[in-house]
Amino acid sequence: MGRMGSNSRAHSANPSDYKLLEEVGYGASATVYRAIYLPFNEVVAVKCLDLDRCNSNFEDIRREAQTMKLIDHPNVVKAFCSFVVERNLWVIMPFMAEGSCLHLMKIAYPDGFEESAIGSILKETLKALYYLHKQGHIHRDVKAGNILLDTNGAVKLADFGVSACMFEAADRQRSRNTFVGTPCWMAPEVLQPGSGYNSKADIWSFGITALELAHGHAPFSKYPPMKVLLMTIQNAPPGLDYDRDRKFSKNAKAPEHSIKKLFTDLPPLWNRVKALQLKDAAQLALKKMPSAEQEAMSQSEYQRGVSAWNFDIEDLKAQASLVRDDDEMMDEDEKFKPVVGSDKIETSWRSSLGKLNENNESYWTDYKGEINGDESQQVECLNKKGKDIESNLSESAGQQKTGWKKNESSSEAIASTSEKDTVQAKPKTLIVKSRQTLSGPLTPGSVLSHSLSEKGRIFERSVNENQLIIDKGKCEVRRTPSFSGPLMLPNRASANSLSAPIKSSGGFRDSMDDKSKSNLVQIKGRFSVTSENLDLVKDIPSSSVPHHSSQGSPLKKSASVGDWPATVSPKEFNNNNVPASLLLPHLQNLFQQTSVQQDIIMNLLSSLQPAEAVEATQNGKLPPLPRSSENNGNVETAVSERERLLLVKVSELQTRMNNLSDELTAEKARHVQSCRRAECVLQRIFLFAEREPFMAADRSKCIERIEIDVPGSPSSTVRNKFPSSPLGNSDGQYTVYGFLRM
Ligand SMILES: Nc1ncnc2c1ncn2[C@@H]1O[C@H](COP(=O)(O)OP(=O)(O)OP(=O)(O)O)[C@@H](O)[C@H]1O
Repeated sequence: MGRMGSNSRAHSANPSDYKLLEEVGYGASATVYRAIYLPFNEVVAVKCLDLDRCNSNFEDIRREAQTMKLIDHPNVVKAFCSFVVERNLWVIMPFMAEGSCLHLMKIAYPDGFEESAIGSILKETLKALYYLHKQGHIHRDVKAGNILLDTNGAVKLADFGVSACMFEAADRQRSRNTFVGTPCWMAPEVLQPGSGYNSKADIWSFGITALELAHGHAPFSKYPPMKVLLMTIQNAPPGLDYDRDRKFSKNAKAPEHSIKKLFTDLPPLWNRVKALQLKDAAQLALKKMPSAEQEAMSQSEYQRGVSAWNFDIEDLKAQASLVRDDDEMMDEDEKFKPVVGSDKIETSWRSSLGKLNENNESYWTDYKGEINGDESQQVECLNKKGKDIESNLSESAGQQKTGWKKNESSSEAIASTSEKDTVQAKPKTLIVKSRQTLSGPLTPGSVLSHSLSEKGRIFERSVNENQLIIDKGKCEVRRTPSFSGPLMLPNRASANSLSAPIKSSGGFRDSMDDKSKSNLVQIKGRFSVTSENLDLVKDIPSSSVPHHSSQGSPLKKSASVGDWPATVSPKEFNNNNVPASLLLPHLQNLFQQTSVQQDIIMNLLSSLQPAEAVEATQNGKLPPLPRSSENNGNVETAVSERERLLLVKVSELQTRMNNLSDELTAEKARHVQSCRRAECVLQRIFLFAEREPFMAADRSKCIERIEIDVPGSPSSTVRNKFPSSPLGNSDGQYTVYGFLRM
């Protein structure tokens, strides 16, 4: 230690000769102050290295001092002298009043300098490197943070904190886990333990520095060190690949004054540094803790230019394998896709990994999406269905709504189970629910005898319910294919009607309010019979009510019977003495209403003509739809026949649908299985790739054939290429092939 350099004006090693002023910079292990060397009244920079924080041992520091002593070049910051002050090493240097290029960019040029300035800076830096290399040194920490600018536009390469004599490289190589430098700027070969490197590593860093000056940050600088490390090894060397980089010309013009232009309007360096510190602190405070920590780590590594990294490479690899290679890498670094090494090699090792990983992810994303999609679709469908039905029933009272709500919740419960279970369990539950909700108890004793058509209608209801269930499976809400349709009764029976109320719109389900539903014992087509009706019906003396044939009974159809005389309650029908004069008008009324309703039904049947019915009619499978009221006598029979055939058709369709849904389920299960198998394979490759990339750098250890056994997988051998991994090594690129046995 002590005086260095060949300056005639030697600087003393006495700390009291130096008056420390403002802090003008800080690194991994040092803080730099502007200072006055009192004897000469000269402004100098004092770099105070905290020996406790320093990774280097005393021997390294001594070596640094020796190195610095040898330096004498206008583009290299030399040290006047160095000495130990308590636990610090003070290095006295010329003060570079405009600080580092990094600081300048951070304060005023976040997107990088203009081309002419970059050209000038690089040219001067290259001179420094040329000099150092000629002297047998490797700088090993070339970056914007170590390129210092003076007010007169001078450019000097600084910081030999990590520089080492080229001739000591062999010693360094021996210490396997020791890396020196900052990952973003480190050449791939420097990252390879035991692979050795030379002055060309500085050229790599120089190239990275050029990009840093052009963009305001180094490539990959936003990633954590481990990731940078992997990307540096696996990716193609970065370049000016952005669209915005087109602004850079190929032949750099280098007007000297361009550098001065950079800082003419800026405040003094120390104020800038202070502002930067405040800005950093404010940014950190704004961010959430985890990312703030990351940012702090990354920034401090970036800004300080980690001087001495002691890599535990195994640990790094392990950690790196945990780093998710997600899409974020694609954003900035998409531009740095590997260079195609030869025409036979389609993509790079890194790209293969990326693809594998992406595939891997997408497999699972698709798979999950599919499952989730199905589930959510089902839930949505069920909910929608429930809601649709709910809205269909919206005119009914809240009690019924509750019934459908229950259905919804049961649907949700189903949807939360596995897909298969959902598919299977859903209809069952819904069958139970819909029957519970819509049918009510059907006791043979309480059900009136049915005509053929009535039976058909009951069957229709049952099929309709089944159809409803199928519809749920298909996730579409359809109206039941009933012949009923909206019933627009112009003249409704009075409120005193004995029958269940007939709604003026919607299907038969719509026509049931809660009360009628709760008492429902039978639904006949569009009409319902409730226990309440039955009570009334039972109360009507058989002698008082004319017994029609089963086909024609208005009561069986719950037809409205018009206004009963206010003075006569239905109970009075128990009384055999009801005068015929009183009863007859009502019976006539009832008869008329029934006729009207029959007409309406027939009109509706004619007007509806479902596609199937038409088609079937055309195919000759169904009897032609009666269109005229003249053949009313045969209409009901014909309609029943049509209904029957249609129902048969519907049930055929239902069976086909069931079969198809079974096939679909099986297909899905197969798909899931193959996804899992593929995922297993990809995982193996990914893990392998994470573990092995370092070996690829060494030609002697180049992996030419990789076989991965995947238990339980088919025996066919599929050749997978893992193309070249451009390592930025002057020796060229290496090709790594992998063979994957699937
Ligand atoms: N001679 C100087 N004149 C003005 N500023 C300087 C001088 N030397 C260093 N600095 C400023 O101090 C900062 C840190 O200095 P330096 O890089 O030497 O510290 P370090 O701890 O060795 O950093 P690194 O992490 O790169 O090893 C520089 O980026 C620069 O901004």
